[in-house]
Amino acid sequence: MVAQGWCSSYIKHTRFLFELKENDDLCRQALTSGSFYLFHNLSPLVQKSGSTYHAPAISCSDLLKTLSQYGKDKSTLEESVLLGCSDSCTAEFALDLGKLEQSSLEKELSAEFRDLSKAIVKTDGKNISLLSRAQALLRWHENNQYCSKSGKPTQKNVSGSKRVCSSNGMVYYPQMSPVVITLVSNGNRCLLANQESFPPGMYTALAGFCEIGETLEETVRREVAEEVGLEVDSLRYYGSQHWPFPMSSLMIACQATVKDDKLDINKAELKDARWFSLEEVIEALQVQIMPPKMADGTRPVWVPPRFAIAHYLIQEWVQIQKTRLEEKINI
Ligand SMILES: NC(=O)c1ccc[n+]([C@@H]2O[C@H](COP(=O)([O-])OP(=O)(O)OC[C@H]3O[C@@H](n4cnc5c(N)ncnc54)[C@H](O)[C@@H]3O)[C@@H](O)[C@H]2O)c1
Ligand SMILES: [Mg+2]
Repeated sequence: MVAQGWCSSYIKHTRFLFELKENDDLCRQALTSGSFYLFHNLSPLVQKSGSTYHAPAISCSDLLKTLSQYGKDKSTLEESVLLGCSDSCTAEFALDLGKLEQSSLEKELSAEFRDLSKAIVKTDGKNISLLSRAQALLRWHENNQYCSKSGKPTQKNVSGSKRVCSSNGMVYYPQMSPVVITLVSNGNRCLLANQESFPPGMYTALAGFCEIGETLEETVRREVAEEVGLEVDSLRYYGSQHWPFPMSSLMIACQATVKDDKLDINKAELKDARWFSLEEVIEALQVQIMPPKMADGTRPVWVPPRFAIAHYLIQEWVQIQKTRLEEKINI
């Protein structure tokens, strides 16, 4: 049994959450003293402060007061999913109140429900990962209410770490799809691509879903060959990010090099792909997102903003190029 308030270190937090995930009684108890991030049909509740959004954490007592206005009681809390815990080990949950009327809820809570894909641009870093995780978990539960084998309902455990089929006991765990995102470089230039579905003018590194049975390295080689007709020569892992759009993905970012740089663009996948010099990439990193059209009717090239791992992957490439140039000058 874990008492609240005693844990402060990362390991203690992790052990606390581990118990909550699997122990229904303990998690039920944590609900009554927890804090809640609210959603309405998968749109998070946010408050505007200046030009940024902040997701308010609602205390259990405030939430119960709000729920009582709609004839709901504490049993509604059990529809929540566990997200994590605060420094003082207050359990944090996400709850979707999509069955209640949106505008009256917004009035009651003095905040608005905003589409995450639009709100994310204006949301601060810590809130982005929290809301992404919350939305992905809530969506997974919404989409997995029936067993794919028996067709019978599945039941969520209290924390939401799994669902179990009521008839055959099959256990379902929240899923995400691994996706590689690769910045290809030929030494002096890097390759950025644009898809039909992207906002106008946005270019980014090549991305693609891993296929069953593939290693990460095989996916990178296949995607680069499929999309731009190049053979990867070397590959280095950079970092990863959970990505909630359109479903839950684990973005695995890599830097890759190629020897040959003649592009054969797969038009079924990409609208355009181009080699960019260091100067061009530095310029693109400085362009605001969704820039207005220029005098000639085109838009300046821009890259994904800071909430996307692609941004940091591109920034790292710039940093490496700058360091190389400095080293050359110093020789
Ligand atoms: N966070 C970032 O920095 C960043 C940057 C670029 C792309 N992305 C994301 O990467 C993802 C993949 O990029 P892409 O669209 O070029 O992939 P892709 O090149 O693999 O092409 C998408 C196609 O792959 C197929 N596919 C295979 N497995 C799939 C699965 N599990 N889910 C959905 N489709 C699947 C579908 O036919 C789909 O149309 C996108 O969801 C995009 O939002 C994130
Ligand atoms: Mg792709």
